[in-house]
Amino acid sequence: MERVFRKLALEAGEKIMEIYGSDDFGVMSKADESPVTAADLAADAIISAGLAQAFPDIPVVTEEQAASHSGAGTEFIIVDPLDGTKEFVKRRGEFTVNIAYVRDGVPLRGVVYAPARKRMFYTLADGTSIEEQGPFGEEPGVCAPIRVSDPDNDALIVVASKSHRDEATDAYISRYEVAEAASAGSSLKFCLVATGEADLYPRLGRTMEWDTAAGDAVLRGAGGRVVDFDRLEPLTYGKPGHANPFFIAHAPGVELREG
Ligand SMILES: Nc1ncnc2c1ncn2[C@@H]1O[C@H](COP(=O)(O)O)[C@@H](OP(=O)(O)O)[C@H]1O
Ligand SMILES: [Mg+2]
Repeated sequence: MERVFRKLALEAGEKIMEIYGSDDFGVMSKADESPVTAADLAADAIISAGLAQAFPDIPVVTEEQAASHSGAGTEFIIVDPLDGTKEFVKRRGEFTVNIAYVRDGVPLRGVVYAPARKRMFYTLADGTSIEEQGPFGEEPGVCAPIRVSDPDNDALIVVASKSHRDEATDAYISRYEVAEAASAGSSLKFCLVATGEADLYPRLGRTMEWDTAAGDAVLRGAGGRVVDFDRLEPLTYGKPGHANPFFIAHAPGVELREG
């Protein structure tokens, strides 16, 4: 499965970068006022067609096709072809292609590819996660296992959203001893926790399952956790409407504070 996910993420990423490099990528607004571009739609078409061919029996839920958002059942693949569209539009480079496989509410497999950052992360069949080093050819290149940090709770590295930062998030972060507070766009934040570049990523804002499933899978495979903000239980997938609660992604060594 990871070979197909990897290949489709690379193909989608190539198309996205082609559009990223053009003068005008035609920003449109969706019903919820969030931006969508020709790159989102082109990447979605590549991934949807590839998944239908490789896994004809597994339903696919994708951000860009509202008809796919209901009735997926207990096993499905979930796609955000271009997460961090705002970053893409502002040409800030922090956007990702996301494909995840969910069974019984658990994101078991995932790929997160950040084409402008030339970084790619994915899970392997044995349940571990890796980062593959570029350049990304037909065959996987050099791959390194990734692992969450062993955090220093007196000097944490915290990462939060760049485009959806608010006072509640800042107030929550202020409950920790923070050595470094960074912001980043897209699901890359999960991967920064997965590699140990950050210890904690709190999200006190709306996200959908396609925004988080692949990053969540990669983080779990690196020994990390993604828990809902109120109960501190692992985030589950396949919820009605695919909307997530607020959550905290973290290395298990972080001593979580109350909200
Ligand atoms: N009000 C809202 N409703 C639904 N999703 C939202 C939202 N505000 C932000 N998001 C989600 O947060 C994602 C961006 O995350 P971040 O702020 O960490 O970069 C967006 O992904 P897209 O860019 O794919 O639309 C979007 O799905
Ligand atoms: Mg998204």
